[in-house]
Amino acid sequence: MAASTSQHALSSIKFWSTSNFSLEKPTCHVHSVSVGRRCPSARSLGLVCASNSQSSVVEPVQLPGSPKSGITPKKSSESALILIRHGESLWNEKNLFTGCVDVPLTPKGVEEAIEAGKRICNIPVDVIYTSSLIRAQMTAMLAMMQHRRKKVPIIVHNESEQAHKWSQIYSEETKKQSIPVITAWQLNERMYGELQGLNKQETADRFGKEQVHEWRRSYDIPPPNGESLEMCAERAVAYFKDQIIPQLVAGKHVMIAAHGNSLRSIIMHLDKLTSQEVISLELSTGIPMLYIFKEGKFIRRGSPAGPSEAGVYAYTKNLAQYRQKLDGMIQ
Ligand SMILES: O=C(O)[C@H](O)COP(=O)(O)O
Repeated sequence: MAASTSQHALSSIKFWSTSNFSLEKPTCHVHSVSVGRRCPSARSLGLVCASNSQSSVVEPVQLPGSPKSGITPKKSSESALILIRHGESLWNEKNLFTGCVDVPLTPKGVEEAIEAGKRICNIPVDVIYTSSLIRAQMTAMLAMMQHRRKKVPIIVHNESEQAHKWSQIYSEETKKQSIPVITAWQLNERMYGELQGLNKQETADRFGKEQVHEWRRSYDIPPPNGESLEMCAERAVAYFKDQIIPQLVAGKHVMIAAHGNSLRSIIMHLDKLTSQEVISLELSTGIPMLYIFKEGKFIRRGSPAGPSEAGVYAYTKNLAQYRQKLDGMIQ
């Protein structure tokens, strides 16, 4: 069921295919390193305190082609991959374990999402993936409202044939001015089991700080009746490989709005973090992180501090050109 829904989703993206924007050779590499507050590991630098805008030195992940998709990688093309954890939710504010409980953003979370949108407003986006939870969807939509290209993000409804049929768009021109938003439960926050709804501080007082830290940050120890990061990775990383990598291989620019732990598992995969290193990986709410996908490799670019930050745009001539094109359209 999930697989066929995903296939539907993929075919609608092909159908919706928008820009063929292709990025060229990098013009320079930035080798400054952003230092996170809590993570001493060089491999997770720039991710802990993701508000730091500097790019990081990262050994690119070597990926095979995409045998399943049958898509031939475009040698000269580069794609942008933006990852963003949702803005602050009402339960983040109350310090409650949330997991798969579907809680909306706070006004501060709304602001964070808008701010994130401003930071990526010059970076191309052809398709958006979000979890099935409202906090990630709100974040994606609010962020895209800030994008200078002004395309309309539209949620793809493939949950039933009728939903698919009833949400069709009958103008090719309108489709070109839209960005498909694919929602996938596989990108949901880890299921926090019997911790969902409990106060994090009170839980630490009751079970001990170490135990709670182990539940929250270890790779393979699940919280009571919940998912470990490893279990969360089994569905989130599988979805990323099956559905999202083929888009990048095809030259599409992708944004993923998801959650602390589903994104930790994806970053662990991209940056080849060990199960020890991932313990220190913390993601702030509402901070976008940029990767460039080129010739099967992911290159981490850190977090753009602002729409015109040189560090991000200096990297590829075509990111800069895309921005110039937007400047031209807006004048
Ligand atoms: O689900 C939650 O409670 C949070 O979104 C993430 O919680 P964590 O910081 O304990 O992983």
